[in-house]
Amino acid sequence: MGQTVSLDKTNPATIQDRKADHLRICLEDDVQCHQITTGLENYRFIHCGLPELNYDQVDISTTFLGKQLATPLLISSMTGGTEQARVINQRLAVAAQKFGLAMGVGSQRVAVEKPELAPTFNIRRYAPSALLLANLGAVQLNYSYGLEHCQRVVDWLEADALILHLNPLQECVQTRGDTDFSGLLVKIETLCAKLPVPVIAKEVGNGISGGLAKKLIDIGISAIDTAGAGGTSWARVESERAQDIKQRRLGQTFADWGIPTADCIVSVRAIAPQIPLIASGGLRNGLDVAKTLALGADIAGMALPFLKAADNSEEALDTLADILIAELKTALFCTGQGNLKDLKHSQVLQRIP
Ligand SMILES: NC(=O)C1=CN([C@@H]2O[C@H](COP(=O)(O)OP(=O)(O)OC[C@H]3O[C@@H](n4cnc5c(N)ncnc54)[C@H](OP(=O)(O)O)[C@@H]3O)[C@@H](O)[C@H]2O)C=CC1
Ligand SMILES: Cc1cc2nc3c(=O)[nH]c(=O)nc-3n(C[C@H](O)[C@H](O)[C@H](O)COP(=O)(O)O)c2cc1C
Ligand SMILES: C=C(C)CCOP(=O)(O)OP(=O)(O)O
Ligand SMILES: [Mg+2]
Repeated sequence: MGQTVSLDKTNPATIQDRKADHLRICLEDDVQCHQITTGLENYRFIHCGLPELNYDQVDISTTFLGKQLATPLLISSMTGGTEQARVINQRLAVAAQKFGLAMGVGSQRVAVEKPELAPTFNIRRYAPSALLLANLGAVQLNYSYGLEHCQRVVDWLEADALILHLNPLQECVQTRGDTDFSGLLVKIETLCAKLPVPVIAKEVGNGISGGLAKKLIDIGISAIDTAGAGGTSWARVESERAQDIKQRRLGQTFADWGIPTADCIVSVRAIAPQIPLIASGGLRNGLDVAKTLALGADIAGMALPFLKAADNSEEALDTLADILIAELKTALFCTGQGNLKDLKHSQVLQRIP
């Protein structure tokens, strides 16, 4: 009869299959939130009929964690571990270098468990000067991972920083997910003190509140990525993968759970005016990006739109980047803001009553 299915959740084969499932489901199924939105639709820019600017001189460059970005965009952490993932990572990295974007790779746990898969994350050669972010789940610190594993994944990527993803809901819905999140704050604190690169805390589409951000900043986290609700729903994705009726139902029930992206940005900025802040979760065009930057984020991340374009072709990815840049610059131009600093300190974004 067929192969024995291992129930060992750290089995590298199981992790690699999960990575393949994630790509397939995100590319083929409807994985977005249905009921909950980013909240950005509640904001509108005040149009300026006489910008007193030359569009060609609108400046969207910035610096983030000490590195220059031509565009304040992040290709959010997504993939690695399979041949399809290798191709997608390569295309994304080429685009990151070409357009001056930052880029995260997907969780490198799959390569820690099976080091021969590390080349699927091997993108520094394609993006020599880009801000590149390594990625592991914070919860792995409760499952035998420590400083050494974190240092290893940073070294593989020659990464500028390490993202620790916080994904409690996803792990609840994931078949045999890792759900011991106890005592992690103190372990993250130790890691932040010892790892030579900055550590970023990121959700995966359910959002980080101002209160949680404060705790994370107090223990040494260098930046926050909101990854709020309103975009890709990881409860939905894991529900789709689940064989078990209980896990399927659980994911459906929680498919629209989380803190909307706009609320995350506002509440994190209220408690931490200076913390390097990435807005993400459900951003789908350059106007969404402009709104998050006006709300106080420093850069904005997108996952699903970049994945779909990269899966399509290099040309599709170039087109997406061109459109996003044009949308962002148009929002600045038509609000009379010549650069991102001016946008951030302006009063041109209104909450619709
Ligand atoms: N199933 C899987 O998970 C994986 C499958 N593969 C397969 O193996 C084959 C080889 O993969 P891959 O190594 O990516 O293939 P490439 O043809 O891209 O690389 C071949 C060799 O050239 C080196 N190289 C490639 N590009 C550069 C560059 N820009 N600068 C410097 N050195 C470079 C690589 O070095 P280096 O040794 O440093 O990588 C590698 O040894 C592919 O056909 C792929 O399908 C590869 C990785 C994972
Ligand atoms: C295929 C895919 C794989 C992902 N894998 C990871 C991951 O390994 N680590 C992580 O931190 N986030 C991961 N994410 C989550 C994204 O980084 C992002 O936080 C989330 O999808 C919400 O953004 P979006 O609405 O723009 O897709 C993944 C997203 C996608 C689409
Ligand atoms: C896909 C997302 C959104 C985060 C990572 O999920 P996983 O739970 O599959 O990641 P690892 O355990 O492999 O780190
Ligand atoms: Mg996990």
